[in-house]
Amino acid sequence: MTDYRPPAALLAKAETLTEALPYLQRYAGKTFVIKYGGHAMGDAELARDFAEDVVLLKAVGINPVVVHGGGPQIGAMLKRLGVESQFVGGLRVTDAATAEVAEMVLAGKINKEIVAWIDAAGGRAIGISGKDARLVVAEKVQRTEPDRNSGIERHVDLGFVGDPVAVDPSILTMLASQNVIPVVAPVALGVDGHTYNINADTMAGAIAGALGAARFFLLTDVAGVLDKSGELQSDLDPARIAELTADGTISGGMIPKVETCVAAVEAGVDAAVILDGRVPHAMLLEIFTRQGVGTLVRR
Ligand SMILES: Nc1ncnc2c1ncn2[C@@H]1O[C@H](COP(=O)(O)OP(=O)(O)O)[C@@H](O)[C@H]1O
Ligand SMILES: CC(=O)N[C@@H](CCC(=O)OP(=O)(O)O)C(=O)O
Repeated sequence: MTDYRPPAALLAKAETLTEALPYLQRYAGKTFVIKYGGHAMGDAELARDFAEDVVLLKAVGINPVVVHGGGPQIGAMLKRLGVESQFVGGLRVTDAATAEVAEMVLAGKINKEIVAWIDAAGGRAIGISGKDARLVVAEKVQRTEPDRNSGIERHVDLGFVGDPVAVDPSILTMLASQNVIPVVAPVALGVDGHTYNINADTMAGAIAGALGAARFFLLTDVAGVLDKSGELQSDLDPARIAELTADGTISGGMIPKVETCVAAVEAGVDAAVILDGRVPHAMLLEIFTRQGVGTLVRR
């Protein structure tokens, strides 16, 4: 028998791995949908960490599907082109020119950047949009907003902003079975043949629901859902979310995020988690350790 005892720091690494064991066993073979927000794409180092996490999930037998945003990047490109952009309830009002720019930035630039990061981390990725293999078919979003003076709900025309009305996830399962990580841009064809810009949270939630994902992660630039005093809400159900939205605690870009979490868990996703993408390896910490981070949404 040897009396060699590894240094504490080395033993701690072994403990980290054994702490992960029950999660590795629980999640092998399951599908995780990961929404990677434009704000979470921060710097190159964070992007590298994110890609490593995704490749690690694949390596341990989980099937990650990445759905990305790019709101700030679309905004920057529109600014360069001198095009004004407006948001209603967290959605970008999208005329034909804006839809064209959104598709170029999302499906052209950002999609392939993420593919390249995954490649650099040793994974194989294929970038597609909702248009490919009819993954998603969209319909024009119908929205109402209270009129500023009378308070009466009025229809607002958001242009080419789509809601996913049909999702055929077979292309995603096919890619996953070939050891490929799908990376999806939130653009789709409408039933009318037009190109629609879809909020990336909404797109990701629809895909998570159609795949019956075990987990749905939304990586953003806040710790999770915060209450009025800035406290992180670590556990929320649809009823509490409705209260926080009605009293204005949840606003702007957080609205489509929580709406999509509720829709996903109601469609059969086990749990949705809103996470801080600015934290290095936020996903690994959430999945493989006992302490969750972020806001967990369950039914
Ligand atoms: N209750 C809330 N808790 C946390 N963030 C909120 C809340 N209400 C509104 N927000 C806003 O939502 C933003 C996240 O949405 P968004 O900017 O669309 O991110 P992403 O680009 O990651 O999709 C936060 O940065 C914050 O400004
Ligand atoms: C209709 C609509 O709002 N589409 C979004 C699509 C990108 C997106 O959602 O990106 P984030 O996740 O980074 O915010 C937009 O044009 O900004």
